[in-house]
Amino acid sequence: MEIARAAINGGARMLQLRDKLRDKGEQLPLATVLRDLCAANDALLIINDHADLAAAIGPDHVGLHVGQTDLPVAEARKILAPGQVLGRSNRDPDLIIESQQMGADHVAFGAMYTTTTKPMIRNPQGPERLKQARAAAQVPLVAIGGITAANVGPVVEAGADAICVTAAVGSAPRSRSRRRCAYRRDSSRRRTGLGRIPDANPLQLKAGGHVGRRR
Ligand SMILES: Cc1ncc(COP(=O)(O)OP(=O)(O)O)c(N)n1
Ligand SMILES: Cc1ncsc1CCOP(=O)(O)O
Repeated sequence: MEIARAAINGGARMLQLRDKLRDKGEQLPLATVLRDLCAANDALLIINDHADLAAAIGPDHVGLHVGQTDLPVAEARKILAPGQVLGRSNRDPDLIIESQQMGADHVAFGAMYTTTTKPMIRNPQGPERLKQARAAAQVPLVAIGGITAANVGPVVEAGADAICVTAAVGSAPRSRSRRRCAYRRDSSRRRTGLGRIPDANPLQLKAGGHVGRRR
């Protein structure tokens, strides 16, 4: 919670609970207090993987993130309340198009750079591949993976609407309270919870905001 509060106080507009270890009932208390933190700050809590948990603590200020092998968008939406934000992971521009056709509110692309937060099964995408993703994306595009204050610039230049970071925020010195986990680039493409992210200078990214345990 200390990291989550610091991220919100630093300007992050979205937090994600990604807990690969605990059962959902065990995640529920933390999810609930994170939701309340987000609600009090007009931010959005994204639950990773678990549509039922996102529905249970939603709908207000709670969304869902699914990967390629999680519930498809249509099936997840049967569990969510109408209007709950739903994002989907993609490793290829073609998959971004597919995610959009499925009805994802925003699309994630990564890993941008090498990360130790999650095992890497392919080379980092890098900013050039992100430009291809940008060309495919018609909904907000979230860049993820290995992003830090030092390397976020090319990611933003390549067209990311938002930045999602884990290690950079989790390992940042506690004295640095200005943390951001999301960055909005262009208000013209907003139609989801990302639309509530205020413009932010990516260079103010002291660390990102990701809540939960590392795999
Ligand atoms: C914003 C964002 N992008 C990508 C991911 C990764 O999701 P997924 O592919 O489902 O992998 P796991 O997180 O489940 O390991 C994400 N969580 N958030
Ligand atoms: C969950 C996930 N999906 C792709 S990269 C990643 C981890 C990103 O974490 P970090 O910001 O620590 O590199």
